[in-house]
Amino acid sequence: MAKSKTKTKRDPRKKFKLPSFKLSSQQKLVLGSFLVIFGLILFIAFVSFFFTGEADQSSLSNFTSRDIKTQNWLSKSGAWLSDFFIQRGFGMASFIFSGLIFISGVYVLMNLNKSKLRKHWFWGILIVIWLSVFFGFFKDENDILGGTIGFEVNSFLQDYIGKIGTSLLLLFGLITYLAIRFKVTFESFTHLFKSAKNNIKDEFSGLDDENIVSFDNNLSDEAEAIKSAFDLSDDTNNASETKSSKITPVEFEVSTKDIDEDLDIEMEVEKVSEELSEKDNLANKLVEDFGLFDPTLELAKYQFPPLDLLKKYDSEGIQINQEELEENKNKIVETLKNYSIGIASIKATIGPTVTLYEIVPDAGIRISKIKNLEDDIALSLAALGIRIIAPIPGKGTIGIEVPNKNATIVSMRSVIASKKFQSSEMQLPIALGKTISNETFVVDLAKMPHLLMAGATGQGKSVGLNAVLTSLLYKKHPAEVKFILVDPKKVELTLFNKIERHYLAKLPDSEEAIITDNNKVINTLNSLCIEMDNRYELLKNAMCRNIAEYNVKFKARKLNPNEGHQFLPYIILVVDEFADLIMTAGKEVETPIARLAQLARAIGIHLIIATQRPSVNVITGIIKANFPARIAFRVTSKIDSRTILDSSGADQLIGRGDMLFTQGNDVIRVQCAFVDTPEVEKITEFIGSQKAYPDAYMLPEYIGEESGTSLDIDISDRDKLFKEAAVVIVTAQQGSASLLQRKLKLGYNRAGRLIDQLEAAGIVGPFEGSKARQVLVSDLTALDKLLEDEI
Ligand SMILES: Nc1ncnc2c1ncn2[C@@H]1O[C@H](COP(=O)(O)OP(=O)(O)OP(=O)(O)O)[C@@H](O)[C@H]1O
Repeated sequence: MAKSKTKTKRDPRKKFKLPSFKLSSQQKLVLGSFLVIFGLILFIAFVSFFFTGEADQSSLSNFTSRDIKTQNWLSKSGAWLSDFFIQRGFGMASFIFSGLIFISGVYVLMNLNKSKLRKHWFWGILIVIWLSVFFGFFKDENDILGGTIGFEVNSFLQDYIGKIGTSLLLLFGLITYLAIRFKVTFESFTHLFKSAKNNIKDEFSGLDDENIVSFDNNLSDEAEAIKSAFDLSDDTNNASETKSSKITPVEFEVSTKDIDEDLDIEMEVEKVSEELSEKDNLANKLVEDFGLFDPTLELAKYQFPPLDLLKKYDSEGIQINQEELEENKNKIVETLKNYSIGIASIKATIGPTVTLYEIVPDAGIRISKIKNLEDDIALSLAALGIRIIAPIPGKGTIGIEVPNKNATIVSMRSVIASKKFQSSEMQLPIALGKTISNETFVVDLAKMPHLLMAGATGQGKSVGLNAVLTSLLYKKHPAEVKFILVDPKKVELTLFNKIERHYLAKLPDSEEAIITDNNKVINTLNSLCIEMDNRYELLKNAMCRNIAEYNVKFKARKLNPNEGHQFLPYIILVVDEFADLIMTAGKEVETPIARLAQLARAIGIHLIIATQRPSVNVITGIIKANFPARIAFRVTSKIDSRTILDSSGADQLIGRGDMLFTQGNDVIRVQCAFVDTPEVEKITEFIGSQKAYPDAYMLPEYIGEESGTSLDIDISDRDKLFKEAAVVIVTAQQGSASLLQRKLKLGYNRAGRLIDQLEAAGIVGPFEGSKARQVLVSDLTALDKLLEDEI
């Protein structure tokens, strides 16, 4: 966590620092191999001791003399070491020491977890002591099994608690060890005993038939599995273990009884031929032959924009101004003191634009009292944009956010380059900026699932939108995401024109991919509704719950493209000035937006709408209800803040990308990442200069209301191609404008008009949303008759 903490008061007690024993890699290699070799030496010396120990006894007293020879395989040192460890030490148990030293070497060499090693040593030493005492118990004189220590401890114990006491103490030691180390319980003992009894019973049940014997073996395998499952539960849960061990024997008895009964009946087992469902098989074969479907293959050489296209700022990185911090702290403490509010502690967290002072008031102070002092604190600090969060959710402190005198720019580059963004596995990750604790703030648009952005003019909305779009361009391939950009201001998003054939989606008849005309917005929104219905149909047929599942299935070649299935990219609709749209088109826009917002989340259509005017007639209840994720830039009044966030706070922001983000409950203050127009231009140029799809992503055609559902079309006003169009439609028995466009080579508008005229003439039925219109005339003869009757 990139948190920079500064204590305003220094702790007078200087902490004593332990010298650190960090070894370099070379030192580790030396120490590790020393320990491994030493462990081996001990082991060899100990083994040799059993053969040569007696012979070497006499030579040990003259250990230093070179003339005296020893027989130990490791000569004098081997004889001495084994005498020291085995004879005078712990006896046989000393082998454990050689093992412990050996594995210590391995741990050092491989840099393994040291706490595990400590555990090995702890238990190892205990076992050494126990074994030594245990062996010593059976010997009346000092013997190499228990060593001197085993013998001495034994005689000490036996003097005080006698032989019986010592043996019971040894048993207690063993039980304690098993209970703690292997989590053995009393029930597992009894259970083990019972299942052993059952196994013996099975063995004596005398099964002759070979087949049945193997059948029974399978069963005992099964029983073994059940047994081990119970053993496992013994380890973890004491409560459940009592239950399970009680049930087990009953289950075993029932199953063996069943088999006993079945033994007399001859059973012929018919071999069942395995049947694979054809679809599965085919899909697997397809994947085997062609691999998983790769949607990015068409633009396989596509290069994601490099980080260098984004600007680096000199003033990046938080600079701590100790004086400013001290000054602000003193002012806060003084102001609160003036209102007789004492402070127990205060802590500062410095963010890019604001510093958060977290205070813990003295016991008994009312929180509302501090909250009411917002204006007084602002006055004493002579600063705008002071926000009091009382209490900070989940922390039990009160936060006072004070703007820094010199705000630091959060560059788009720094957030895009952050590990958090780069390694994010989100479906639609967006790096919005940095939080007050200077952490990169990344959110998933797919989870939001729609985003509402509001703020007064000039506070950073357009930059925010660009940050969202840039994030997605850096992370998503053109095959995976498509944007529909609505820009009534006509200037903000024009730069994205360059990536039309990579990333944009548009209506079939429109020339410009970026929509600036409000009438076209209505058509686009309705077309998006049709796309939504179509996608739901596809998902239903594929039996998938959401787009992610659907795409996984499609990639695994389990969906047939001939049945209309295709890889579905996410579609993101961005509206830059929503207020303008609502003012001019009202309900016509609000209805499809609300419909999309309610239903589109599962099928990968997400909306981002931004507005300058966060009044209730723009952000209506129905829109608010469907946009739980909201961003508020600075607004001018508390009411506006409430309209956006359902709470005040946005009116106390300081502008220039300072924003509040909420996704339902918590409100998080974030400094929006700054991406300038030249940077966006460079990115779009970089993408635009690469190989693209032949056209933008085509949305389904939508015939608008204005193209007339009124049926009083004058016969004399009919298009010259009316008759040909009627013939095409009746022959194909399909009432769609796109069919006319293709067959008669018409523009979209003319084809739309012709369809209206055909409807008026009773040849096709009314508009039915995503479906083609019904053709009401069955054949050409009927059509001729109908047209003759008209004249
Ligand atoms: N995140 C940011 N960091 C630093 N400065 C910013 C940031 N966002 C915006 N600004 C500054 O504020 C100015 C206005 O931002 P922007 O154009 O995004 O405002 P806006 O809300 O879209 O305004 P309008 O609604 O009038 O289009 C920018 O030119 C820039 O100087």
